[in-house]
Amino acid sequence: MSETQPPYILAIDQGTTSSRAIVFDQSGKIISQAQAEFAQHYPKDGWVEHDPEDIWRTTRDTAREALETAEENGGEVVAIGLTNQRETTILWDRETGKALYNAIVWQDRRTMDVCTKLREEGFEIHVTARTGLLLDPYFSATKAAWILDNVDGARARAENGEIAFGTVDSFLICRLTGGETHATDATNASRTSLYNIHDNCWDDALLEKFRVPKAMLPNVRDCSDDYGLTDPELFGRPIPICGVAGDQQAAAFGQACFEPGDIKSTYGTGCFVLIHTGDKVLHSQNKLLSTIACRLDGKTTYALEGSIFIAGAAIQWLRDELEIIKSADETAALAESIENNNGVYLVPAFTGLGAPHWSPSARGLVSGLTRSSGKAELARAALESVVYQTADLMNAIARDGAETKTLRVDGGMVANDWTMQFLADILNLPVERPKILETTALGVAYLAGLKVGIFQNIEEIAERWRLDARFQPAMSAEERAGNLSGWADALRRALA
Ligand SMILES: Nc1ncnc2c1ncn2[C@@H]1O[C@H](COP(=O)(O)OP(=O)(O)O)[C@@H](O)[C@H]1O
Ligand SMILES: O=P(O)(O)OC[C@H](O)CO
Repeated sequence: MSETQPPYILAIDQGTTSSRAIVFDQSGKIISQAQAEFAQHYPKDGWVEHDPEDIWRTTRDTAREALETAEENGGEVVAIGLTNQRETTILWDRETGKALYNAIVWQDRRTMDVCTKLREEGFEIHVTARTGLLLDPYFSATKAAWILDNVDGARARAENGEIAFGTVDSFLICRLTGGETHATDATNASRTSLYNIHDNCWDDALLEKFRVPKAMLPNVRDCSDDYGLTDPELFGRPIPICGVAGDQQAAAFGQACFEPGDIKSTYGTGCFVLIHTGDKVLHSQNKLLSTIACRLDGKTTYALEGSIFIAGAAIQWLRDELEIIKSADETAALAESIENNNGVYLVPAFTGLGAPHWSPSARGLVSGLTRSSGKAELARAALESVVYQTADLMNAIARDGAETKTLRVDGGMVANDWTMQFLADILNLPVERPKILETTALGVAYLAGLKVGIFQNIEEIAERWRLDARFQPAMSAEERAGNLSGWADALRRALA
């Protein structure tokens, strides 16, 4: 670290629809940022893929751009944190670094039948006991097995140690370090369905049942740890990668959810609610997931998670498929332009439904259309659907016995004031939006900064959290009940 230049941290946030790089200074202030969207591929109904080279190219280019812009201001990037869309699965050739097949994205449902069969054999109980997860195509294990079974020669080569498996973090760490490091962190490992979250190790019984060879797996490290140095050719010098976490866990860290009961909800492509449960694994009775929140200095903390597959993606659908808006920002004014939803509901089960329903075969629907329904109703229904899905999760959390006093929110969608007010109204709970909405990137910058001594401890990080806006519930109980009952009707139909 130079004596004169202020130390910066580069946070790489590889998300479902875009790759982002943000440089923070030691006070947590954003110095520079770059972002690039990339193509989504839908080869069949329920399939979602990314080209790993798109993931790599956008990550590398945005990281370079943010780093160069930041350093023009005089500081020096001394550490890199990496956070990522979770569960998305890539298999690559250890020798060439080339992927065997496209990345199979977390939203992809192609392994639904495998999951159903394993459930019928009574295997789900073992999966849940060891991993905290459910048997669903969402998680990595069945996706990895699918690639091994569908790419010629892949299984034999994997058993022979020639093939590497990874979630997006592992793939990028490998590329960033010029092939030197094949590692993941405990939070990403906990989303594969192959990792025992009690014993903190890959689970042999699960590997055997899911038919995933152990020789493919990455080494699992702490979230604040040594992941190697970047290839000097990438950024002109080697820089240590020393913070890694799945994006939802990173967001919880950035929101300073460190104590049991602390809760956050992130609204990006999907929506993910995490409630911290301390050093205990709590098993939900209401189909929430138990997952690793963080691992620091070998000490694991846990969370309960509710995962919604489509949140901001419903807004992208209005923009890209229906083409009724040009930009996501237009939706707030459209929603506000009508007094109520006029009975129109959207259930965005485009890739099935996640928590608390876990129905991979459910499909989306719009109900209550009349001749006067127009784009205002559709935009409002899309925004409302995100809120109702959160309400279903919060009910499940309450039934599991957790008491919630406020909800901290983040992610691209929370810039939408109308939606945040509607969220507070429907949940009947204050909703708090922090000043820095990029809490995912901030969280992993904190993790990297802890490792290099820029931040000393989590207490210091908790003190840095700043409120931007608090949305107080203002809707009458009657109106809330009316809205929720309309949603329940629409949901029943989508599930049927
Ligand atoms: N003002 C807005 N109103 C509603 N949705 C928005 C708004 N701005 C962004 N979004 C949605 O938020 C998502 C982007 O959030 P982001 O946190 O960047 O997602 P991800 O990390 O999943 O790529 C997009 O799906 C977009 O449609
Ligand atoms: O890319 P995001 O931000 O929608 O997050 C994706 C999640 O990590 C999937 O579990």
